[in-house]
Amino acid sequence: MVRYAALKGLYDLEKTIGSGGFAKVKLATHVATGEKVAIKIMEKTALGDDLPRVKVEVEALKTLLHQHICGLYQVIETESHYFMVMEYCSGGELFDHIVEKNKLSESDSRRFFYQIVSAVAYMHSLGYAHRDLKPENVLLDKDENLKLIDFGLCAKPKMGIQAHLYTSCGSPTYAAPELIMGKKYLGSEVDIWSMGVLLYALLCGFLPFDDNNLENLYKKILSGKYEEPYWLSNNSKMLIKSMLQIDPANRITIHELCRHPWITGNSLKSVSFIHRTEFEKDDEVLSTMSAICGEKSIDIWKKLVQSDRTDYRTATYLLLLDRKLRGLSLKIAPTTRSRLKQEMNG
Ligand SMILES: Cn1cc(Br)cc1C(=O)Nc1[nH]nc2c1CN(C(=O)N[C@H](CN1CCCC1)c1ccccc1)C21CC1
Repeated sequence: MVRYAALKGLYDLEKTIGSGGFAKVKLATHVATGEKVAIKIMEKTALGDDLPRVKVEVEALKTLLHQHICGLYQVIETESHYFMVMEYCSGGELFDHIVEKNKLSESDSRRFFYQIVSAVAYMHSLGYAHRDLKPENVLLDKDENLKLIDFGLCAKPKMGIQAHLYTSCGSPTYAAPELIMGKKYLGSEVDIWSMGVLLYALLCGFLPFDDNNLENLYKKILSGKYEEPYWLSNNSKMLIKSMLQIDPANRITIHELCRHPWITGNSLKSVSFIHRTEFEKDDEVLSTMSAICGEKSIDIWKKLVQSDRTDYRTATYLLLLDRKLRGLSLKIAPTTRSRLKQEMNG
Protein backbone atom coordinates (compact mmCIF):
# COMPACT_ATOMS: atom_id res chain seq x y z
CA MET A 1 0.00 0.00 0.00
CA VAL A 2 1.55 3.25 -1.07
CA ARG A 3 1.70 5.66 1.88
CA TYR A 4 0.92 9.29 1.13
CA ALA A 5 2.39 11.44 3.92
CA ALA A 6 -0.12 14.21 3.19
CA LEU A 7 -3.01 11.96 4.23
CA LYS A 8 -1.35 10.57 7.37
CA GLY A 9 -3.61 10.69 10.42
CA LEU A 10 -6.37 12.34 8.37
CA TYR A 11 -7.53 9.59 6.00
CA ASP A 12 -6.88 5.84 6.01
CA LEU A 13 -6.65 4.63 2.40
CA GLU A 14 -8.36 1.37 1.46
CA LYS A 15 -9.02 -0.36 -1.89
CA THR A 16 -8.87 1.24 -5.33
CA ILE A 17 -12.41 1.67 -6.72
CA GLY A 18 -11.58 3.28 -10.02
CA SER A 19 -8.63 4.07 -12.21
CA GLY A 20 -8.71 6.24 -15.28
CA GLY A 21 -6.13 7.92 -17.49
CA PHE A 22 -4.43 10.35 -15.19
CA ALA A 23 -6.10 9.51 -11.91
CA LYS A 24 -7.28 6.78 -9.62
CA VAL A 25 -9.98 6.74 -6.98
CA LYS A 26 -9.48 4.99 -3.67
CA LEU A 27 -11.95 4.25 -0.91
CA ALA A 28 -10.80 5.81 2.37
CA THR A 29 -11.93 6.55 5.91
CA HIS A 30 -12.01 10.08 7.33
CA VAL A 31 -10.24 9.24 10.59
CA ALA A 32 -11.90 11.87 12.79
CA THR A 33 -15.47 10.76 12.03
CA GLY A 34 -15.03 7.22 10.70
CA GLU A 35 -16.99 8.24 7.59
CA LYS A 36 -16.18 6.62 4.24
CA VAL A 37 -14.93 8.93 1.50
CA ALA A 38 -13.62 8.50 -2.04
CA ILE A 39 -10.26 10.11 -2.77
CA LYS A 40 -9.39 10.94 -6.37
CA ILE A 41 -5.58 10.86 -6.54
CA MET A 42 -3.87 12.61 -9.46
CA GLU A 43 -0.17 12.67 -10.16
CA LYS A 44 0.79 16.12 -11.46
CA THR A 45 3.37 14.80 -13.95
CA ALA A 46 0.82 12.35 -15.41
CA LEU A 47 -1.76 15.16 -15.67
CA GLY A 48 0.34 17.13 -18.15
CA ASP A 49 -1.84 19.64 -19.97
CA ASP A 50 -4.91 18.19 -18.25
CA LEU A 51 -3.79 20.06 -15.10
CA PRO A 52 -6.31 22.91 -15.66
CA ARG A 53 -9.14 20.34 -15.53
CA VAL A 54 -8.41 19.77 -11.85
CA LYS A 55 -8.82 23.48 -11.12
CA VAL A 56 -12.01 23.59 -13.22
CA GLU A 57 -13.46 20.63 -11.35
CA VAL A 58 -12.47 21.92 -7.88
CA GLU A 59 -13.87 25.40 -8.52
CA ALA A 60 -17.13 23.95 -9.87
CA LEU A 61 -17.57 21.50 -6.97
CA LYS A 62 -16.87 24.20 -4.38
CA THR A 63 -19.84 26.12 -5.76
CA LEU A 64 -22.23 23.31 -6.66
CA LEU A 65 -23.94 22.04 -3.50
CA HIS A 66 -26.77 19.70 -4.50
CA GLN A 67 -28.03 16.35 -3.21
CA HIS A 68 -27.45 14.77 -6.64
CA ILE A 69 -23.98 16.22 -7.27
CA CYS A 70 -21.14 14.26 -5.66
CA GLY A 71 -19.78 16.58 -2.97
CA LEU A 72 -16.18 17.70 -2.51
CA TYR A 73 -14.97 17.67 1.10
CA GLN A 74 -11.31 18.57 0.86
CA VAL A 75 -8.47 19.17 -1.57
CA ILE A 76 -4.88 18.36 -0.58
CA GLU A 77 -2.06 19.45 -2.88
CA THR A 78 1.53 18.28 -2.53
CA GLU A 79 4.39 19.03 -4.91
CA SER A 80 3.67 15.77 -6.74
CA HIS A 81 -0.04 15.03 -6.26
CA TYR A 82 -3.57 16.38 -5.97
CA PHE A 83 -5.98 14.59 -3.63
CA MET A 84 -9.70 15.36 -4.04
CA VAL A 85 -11.62 13.99 -1.05
CA MET A 86 -15.19 13.40 -2.21
CA GLU A 87 -18.48 11.78 -1.27
CA TYR A 88 -18.33 7.96 -1.43
CA CYS A 89 -21.09 6.43 -3.57
CA SER A 90 -21.32 2.76 -2.62
CA GLY A 91 -23.85 1.86 -5.30
CA GLY A 92 -21.39 2.07 -8.18
CA GLU A 93 -22.11 3.37 -11.68
CA LEU A 94 -25.59 3.86 -13.12
CA PHE A 95 -24.16 2.24 -16.26
CA ASP A 96 -23.55 -1.06 -14.43
CA HIS A 97 -26.96 -0.81 -12.75
CA ILE A 98 -28.70 -0.57 -16.14
CA VAL A 99 -26.65 -3.45 -17.59
CA GLU A 100 -27.44 -5.58 -14.52
CA LYS A 101 -31.21 -4.92 -14.84
CA ASN A 102 -31.10 -5.16 -18.64
CA LYS A 103 -33.37 -2.09 -18.77
CA LEU A 104 -35.40 -0.12 -16.22
CA SER A 105 -39.17 0.23 -15.95
CA GLU A 106 -40.68 3.57 -16.89
CA SER A 107 -41.24 4.40 -13.19
CA ASP A 108 -37.67 3.46 -12.16
CA SER A 109 -36.37 5.48 -15.11
CA ARG A 110 -38.56 8.42 -14.07
CA ARG A 111 -37.20 8.35 -10.50
CA PHE A 112 -33.59 8.39 -11.72
CA PHE A 113 -34.19 10.87 -14.54
CA TYR A 114 -35.98 13.29 -12.18
CA GLN A 115 -32.81 13.40 -10.05
CA ILE A 116 -30.60 14.05 -13.09
CA VAL A 117 -32.90 16.85 -14.31
CA SER A 118 -32.85 18.39 -10.83
CA ALA A 119 -29.02 18.37 -10.72
CA VAL A 120 -28.61 19.70 -14.27
CA ALA A 121 -31.30 22.40 -13.84
CA TYR A 122 -29.48 23.49 -10.66
CA MET A 123 -26.11 23.58 -12.47
CA HIS A 124 -27.52 25.52 -15.42
CA SER A 125 -29.20 28.02 -13.06
CA LEU A 126 -25.71 28.78 -11.70
CA GLY A 127 -24.26 29.11 -15.21
CA TYR A 128 -22.53 25.71 -15.32
CA ALA A 129 -22.82 23.17 -18.13
CA HIS A 130 -21.53 19.63 -17.45
CA ARG A 131 -20.71 18.73 -21.10
CA ASP A 132 -19.83 15.13 -20.33
CA LEU A 133 -23.07 13.61 -19.07
CA LYS A 134 -23.05 9.83 -19.53
CA PRO A 135 -24.07 6.78 -17.46
CA GLU A 136 -20.45 6.26 -16.33
CA ASN A 137 -20.53 9.74 -14.79
CA VAL A 138 -23.64 9.03 -12.75
CA LEU A 139 -23.11 7.08 -9.54
CA LEU A 140 -25.54 5.55 -7.07
CA ASP A 141 -25.25 6.08 -3.32
CA LYS A 142 -26.29 3.42 -0.83
CA ASP A 143 -29.94 4.52 -1.04
CA GLU A 144 -29.88 4.29 -4.86
CA ASN A 145 -29.95 8.06 -5.18
CA LEU A 146 -27.94 9.48 -8.07
CA LYS A 147 -24.77 11.57 -7.83
CA LEU A 148 -23.23 13.38 -10.82
CA ILE A 149 -19.43 13.21 -11.03
CA ASP A 150 -16.53 14.23 -13.34
CA PHE A 151 -16.85 18.01 -13.67
CA GLY A 152 -13.41 18.29 -15.24
CA LEU A 153 -14.96 19.20 -18.60
CA CYS A 154 -17.72 21.43 -17.26
CA ALA A 155 -17.91 25.01 -18.45
CA LYS A 156 -18.99 28.20 -16.82
CA PRO A 157 -18.77 30.71 -19.68
CA LYS A 158 -17.95 34.20 -18.40
CA MET A 159 -20.91 35.57 -20.34
CA GLY A 160 -23.30 33.09 -18.73
CA ILE A 161 -24.78 29.77 -19.85
CA GLN A 162 -26.18 31.33 -23.02
CA ALA A 163 -22.67 32.14 -24.29
CA HIS A 164 -21.34 29.97 -27.09
CA LEU A 165 -18.68 27.35 -26.45
CA TYR A 166 -16.22 25.94 -28.95
CA THR A 167 -14.16 23.24 -27.24
CA SER A 168 -15.08 19.89 -28.58
CA CYS A 169 -15.01 17.57 -25.58
CA GLY A 170 -16.74 14.65 -23.89
CA SER A 171 -17.41 11.20 -25.33
CA PRO A 172 -18.74 11.06 -28.91
CA THR A 173 -21.38 8.43 -28.06
CA TYR A 174 -23.24 10.94 -25.91
CA ALA A 175 -22.15 14.09 -27.76
CA ALA A 176 -24.64 16.34 -29.55
CA PRO A 177 -24.43 16.75 -33.37
CA GLU A 178 -23.33 20.41 -33.16
CA LEU A 179 -20.51 19.43 -30.79
CA ILE A 180 -19.13 16.65 -33.00
CA MET A 181 -19.49 18.95 -36.03
CA GLY A 182 -17.12 21.37 -34.31
CA LYS A 183 -19.76 24.10 -34.53
CA LYS A 184 -20.18 26.71 -31.83
CA TYR A 185 -22.69 25.39 -29.33
CA LEU A 186 -24.45 26.17 -26.07
CA GLY A 187 -23.49 24.09 -23.02
CA SER A 188 -27.13 23.98 -21.93
CA GLU A 189 -28.19 22.51 -25.27
CA VAL A 190 -25.50 19.81 -25.43
CA ASP A 191 -26.39 18.77 -21.88
CA ILE A 192 -30.02 18.30 -22.98
CA TRP A 193 -28.90 16.05 -25.84
CA SER A 194 -26.70 13.94 -23.49
CA MET A 195 -29.62 13.66 -21.07
CA GLY A 196 -31.72 12.39 -23.97
CA VAL A 197 -29.11 9.68 -24.57
CA LEU A 198 -29.13 8.92 -20.82
CA LEU A 199 -32.94 8.64 -20.73
CA TYR A 200 -32.85 6.37 -23.78
CA ALA A 201 -30.25 4.14 -22.05
CA LEU A 202 -32.41 3.95 -18.90
CA LEU A 203 -35.57 2.98 -20.80
CA CYS A 204 -34.02 0.78 -23.49
CA GLY A 205 -30.92 -0.73 -21.86
CA PHE A 206 -28.79 0.14 -24.89
CA LEU A 207 -27.61 3.31 -26.62
CA PRO A 208 -29.46 5.22 -29.36
CA PHE A 209 -26.27 5.79 -31.38
CA ASP A 210 -23.56 3.19 -31.11
CA ASP A 211 -20.85 1.95 -33.44
CA ASN A 212 -17.29 0.77 -32.95
CA ASN A 213 -16.28 2.75 -35.99
CA LEU A 214 -16.10 6.47 -35.18
CA GLU A 215 -17.11 7.53 -38.70
CA ASN A 216 -20.24 5.37 -38.62
CA LEU A 217 -21.02 6.60 -35.10
CA TYR A 218 -20.84 10.21 -36.30
CA LYS A 219 -23.09 9.43 -39.26
CA LYS A 220 -25.68 7.86 -36.95
CA ILE A 221 -25.61 10.82 -34.55
CA LEU A 222 -25.85 13.36 -37.37
CA SER A 223 -28.75 11.42 -38.90
CA GLY A 224 -30.59 11.67 -35.58
CA LYS A 225 -32.18 8.30 -36.40
CA TYR A 226 -32.44 5.67 -33.66
CA GLU A 227 -34.50 2.58 -32.91
CA GLU A 228 -37.72 2.87 -30.89
CA PRO A 229 -38.19 -0.50 -29.11
CA TYR A 230 -41.78 -1.74 -28.87
CA TRP A 231 -41.86 -1.38 -25.08
CA LEU A 232 -41.47 2.41 -25.15
CA SER A 233 -44.69 4.27 -24.30
CA ASN A 234 -45.77 7.08 -26.61
CA ASN A 235 -44.98 9.63 -23.90
CA SER A 236 -41.45 8.22 -23.51
CA LYS A 237 -40.95 8.29 -27.28
CA MET A 238 -42.12 11.91 -27.49
CA LEU A 239 -39.89 13.04 -24.61
CA ILE A 240 -36.81 11.31 -26.06
CA LYS A 241 -37.62 12.80 -29.47
CA SER A 242 -37.82 16.29 -27.99
CA MET A 243 -34.33 15.90 -26.50
CA LEU A 244 -32.61 14.15 -29.43
CA GLN A 245 -33.37 16.92 -31.92
CA ILE A 246 -30.43 17.44 -34.32
CA ASP A 247 -31.12 21.17 -34.51
CA PRO A 248 -30.46 22.52 -31.00
CA ALA A 249 -33.04 25.25 -31.61
CA ASN A 250 -35.74 22.56 -31.79
CA ARG A 251 -34.53 20.81 -28.64
CA ILE A 252 -36.60 21.01 -25.44
CA THR A 253 -35.11 23.46 -22.92
CA ILE A 254 -34.20 22.60 -19.32
CA HIS A 255 -37.09 24.80 -18.14
CA GLU A 256 -39.60 22.88 -20.30
CA LEU A 257 -38.03 19.63 -19.13
CA CYS A 258 -38.56 20.59 -15.47
CA ARG A 259 -42.30 20.81 -16.00
CA HIS A 260 -42.70 18.02 -18.57
CA PRO A 261 -45.65 15.73 -17.58
CA TRP A 262 -43.57 12.59 -18.21
CA ILE A 263 -41.14 13.75 -15.52
CA THR A 264 -43.48 15.40 -13.04
CA GLY A 265 -45.86 12.45 -13.37
CA ASN A 266 -48.67 14.79 -14.37
CA SER A 267 -48.45 16.62 -11.05
CA LEU A 268 -48.14 20.35 -11.68
CA LYS A 269 -45.15 20.49 -9.33
CA SER A 270 -42.14 21.10 -11.57
CA VAL A 271 -38.75 19.58 -10.80
CA SER A 272 -37.44 21.33 -7.73
CA PHE A 273 -33.96 22.27 -6.59
CA ILE A 274 -32.70 24.58 -3.84
CA HIS A 275 -30.34 27.32 -5.04
CA ARG A 276 -27.83 26.34 -2.33
CA THR A 277 -24.26 27.60 -2.73
CA GLU A 278 -23.47 28.19 0.95
CA PHE A 279 -23.14 25.68 3.81
CA GLU A 280 -26.01 25.67 6.26
CA LYS A 281 -24.86 26.58 9.78
CA ASP A 282 -25.46 23.75 12.26
CA ASP A 283 -24.79 24.63 15.91
CA GLU A 284 -24.74 21.03 17.13
CA VAL A 285 -22.00 20.12 14.63
CA LEU A 286 -20.09 23.31 15.45
CA SER A 287 -20.24 22.59 19.20
CA THR A 288 -18.98 19.04 18.60
CA MET A 289 -16.00 20.50 16.76
CA SER A 290 -15.45 23.23 19.33
CA ALA A 291 -15.31 20.60 22.09
CA ILE A 292 -12.37 19.06 20.22
CA CYS A 293 -10.26 21.99 19.17
CA GLY A 294 -11.14 24.26 22.09
CA GLU A 295 -12.21 27.10 19.81
CA LYS A 296 -15.59 28.81 20.23
CA SER A 297 -18.28 27.59 17.79
CA ILE A 298 -18.72 31.06 16.33
CA ASP A 299 -14.98 31.29 15.59
CA ILE A 300 -15.00 27.88 13.88
CA TRP A 301 -17.97 29.01 11.79
CA LYS A 302 -16.22 32.26 10.85
CA LYS A 303 -13.13 30.31 9.75
CA LEU A 304 -15.34 27.91 7.76
CA VAL A 305 -17.13 30.68 5.92
CA GLN A 306 -13.91 32.56 5.20
CA SER A 307 -11.98 29.43 4.17
CA ASP A 308 -11.61 28.25 0.58
CA ARG A 309 -13.85 25.32 1.65
CA THR A 310 -11.29 22.64 0.80
CA ASP A 311 -9.51 22.17 4.14
CA TYR A 312 -9.76 19.50 6.85
CA ARG A 313 -12.03 21.72 8.95
CA THR A 314 -14.50 21.92 6.06
CA ALA A 315 -14.30 18.14 5.47
CA THR A 316 -14.89 17.42 9.17
CA TYR A 317 -17.84 19.86 9.34
CA LEU A 318 -19.48 18.43 6.18
CA LEU A 319 -18.94 14.80 7.24
CA LEU A 320 -20.37 15.46 10.71
CA LEU A 321 -23.32 17.21 9.03
CA ASP A 322 -23.80 14.15 6.78
CA ARG A 323 -23.79 11.92 9.85
CA LYS A 324 -26.35 14.13 11.60
CA LEU A 325 -28.61 14.24 8.52
CA ARG A 326 -28.48 10.42 8.51
CA GLY A 327 -29.44 10.36 12.20
CA LEU A 328 -26.08 9.07 13.40
CA SER A 329 -24.22 10.22 16.51
CA LEU A 330 -21.78 13.11 16.20
CA LYS A 331 -18.81 11.31 17.59
CA ILE A 332 -15.19 12.19 16.89
CA ALA A 333 -12.47 9.58 17.43
CA PRO A 334 -10.59 10.69 20.59
CA THR A 335 -7.30 9.47 19.12
CA THR A 336 -7.51 12.16 16.47
CA ARG A 337 -8.18 15.08 18.79
CA SER A 338 -4.61 16.38 18.71
CA ARG A 339 -4.30 15.75 14.94
CA LEU A 340 -7.67 17.43 14.36
CA LYS A 341 -6.70 20.35 16.60
CA GLN A 342 -3.43 20.72 14.72
CA GLU A 343 -5.15 20.61 11.33
CA MET A 344 -7.98 22.92 12.33
CA ASN A 345 -5.95 25.47 14.25
CA GLY A 346 -3.20 25.36 11.63
C1 LIG B 1 -17.54 2.04 -9.29
N1 LIG B 1 -17.86 1.89 -7.88
C2 LIG B 1 -18.32 0.73 -7.34
C3 LIG B 1 -18.52 0.96 -6.02
BR1 LIG B 1 -19.15 -0.32 -4.82
C4 LIG B 1 -18.22 2.26 -5.71
C5 LIG B 1 -17.80 2.82 -6.91
C6 LIG B 1 -17.33 4.20 -7.08
O1 LIG B 1 -16.70 4.50 -8.05
N2 LIG B 1 -17.66 5.08 -6.07
C7 LIG B 1 -17.30 6.42 -6.02
N3 LIG B 1 -17.70 7.22 -4.99
N4 LIG B 1 -17.22 8.46 -5.18
C8 LIG B 1 -16.53 8.46 -6.35
C9 LIG B 1 -16.56 7.22 -6.88
C10 LIG B 1 -15.84 7.20 -8.16
N5 LIG B 1 -15.46 8.61 -8.36
C11 LIG B 1 -14.95 9.06 -9.56
O2 LIG B 1 -14.62 10.23 -9.68
N6 LIG B 1 -14.86 8.15 -10.57
C12 LIG B 1 -14.41 8.56 -11.91
C13 LIG B 1 -15.14 7.70 -12.93
N7 LIG B 1 -15.13 8.35 -14.27
C14 LIG B 1 -16.19 7.76 -15.10
C15 LIG B 1 -15.71 7.90 -16.51
C16 LIG B 1 -14.25 8.17 -16.45
C17 LIG B 1 -13.85 8.12 -14.98
C18 LIG B 1 -12.93 8.43 -12.04
C19 LIG B 1 -12.19 9.52 -12.39
C20 LIG B 1 -10.81 9.41 -12.54
C21 LIG B 1 -10.20 8.17 -12.34
C22 LIG B 1 -10.97 7.05 -11.98
C23 LIG B 1 -12.35 7.17 -11.84
C24 LIG B 1 -15.78 9.40 -7.17
C25 LIG B 1 -14.87 10.38 -6.61
C26 LIG B 1 -16.12 10.81 -7.18
